[in-house]
Amino acid sequence: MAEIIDGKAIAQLVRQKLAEQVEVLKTKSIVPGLTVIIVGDDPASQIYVRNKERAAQKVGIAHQTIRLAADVTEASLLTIIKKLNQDDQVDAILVQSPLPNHLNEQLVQETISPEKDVDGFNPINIGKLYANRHEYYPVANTPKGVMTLLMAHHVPLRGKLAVVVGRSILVGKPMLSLLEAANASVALLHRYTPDDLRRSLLKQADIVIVGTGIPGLVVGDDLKSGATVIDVGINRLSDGQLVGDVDFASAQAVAGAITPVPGGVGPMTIATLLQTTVELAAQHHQIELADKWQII
Ligand SMILES: Nc1nc2c(c(=O)[nH]1)N[C@@H](CN(C=O)c1ccc(C(=O)N[C@@H](CCC(=O)O)C(=O)O)cc1)CN2
Repeated sequence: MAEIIDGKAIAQLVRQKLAEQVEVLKTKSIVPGLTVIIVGDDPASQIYVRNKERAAQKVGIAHQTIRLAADVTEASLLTIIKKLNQDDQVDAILVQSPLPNHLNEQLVQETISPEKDVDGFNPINIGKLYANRHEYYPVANTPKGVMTLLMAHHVPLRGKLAVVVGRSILVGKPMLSLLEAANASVALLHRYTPDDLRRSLLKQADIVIVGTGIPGLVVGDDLKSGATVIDVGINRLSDGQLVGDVDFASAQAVAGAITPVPGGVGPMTIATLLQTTVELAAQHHQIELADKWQII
């Protein structure tokens, strides 16, 4: 039976460490500042944004949420972002995704200053990650949080085969770069990967990371015995149940370690957002934080 990778517990450790780092910054009169913009009233996004507010408050980050109507114009949104780019109290800017269809998400992402781009979605930061640049820059928080989970569980990566299912900018693409930078061999699968190739790669994978939004896409029979399985999916079923992209019961019987949903990657996304906010604040004030990348 697989060991459970407890994202809630590891997120708690990350937040404790951050609270200490924020205390140190405050002795230098630096208070990390995070601004979250939410457009419209998507119920799940409202919950995530409220959870971000609470979590930021607990570790001592100065937090503000800007709530905009669903029909806000693109020009107004971009003007707000440009003002925040100029505001010295704001170290980190996040625009909650998804946005209403009339707003160009790519334009929004590239308008956020790369130095305040706490999501790591600005093309400059994506490029730095892809190029594996040896300098500090923000990286998407879900895959960055997955790396913390893997490190916390001492999962070996060098020379191992990692299979990432899903190629989103939020998860799959940055995950590929982070795993490759950690010297894993990485295969990125998507909807056009032929079934037999998908099965063959999954069966050989030492690490499997799934983020597709398709409940139960990966089952125990797909996996190599002892594999580490990270489920990034969050799917609400019609009966209200929250499940991932991996069929937990069958996968748990084969895997060596596995994240649950809920309580796996989700809590790490928010803890890592706070981590990146603190890192950006330190970067803006040219202060070296201890344990910058390897926070645990
Ligand atoms: N600009 C961004 N937008 C979105 C991101 C992001 O990283 N940046 N990620 C997701 C939503 N998200 C944070 O924004 C997020 C999703 C889920 C969780 C979480 O803790 N999930 C819990 C379950 C919660 C529930 O009951 O619904 C879990 O998995 O245990 C945190 C953050 C999309 N948008």
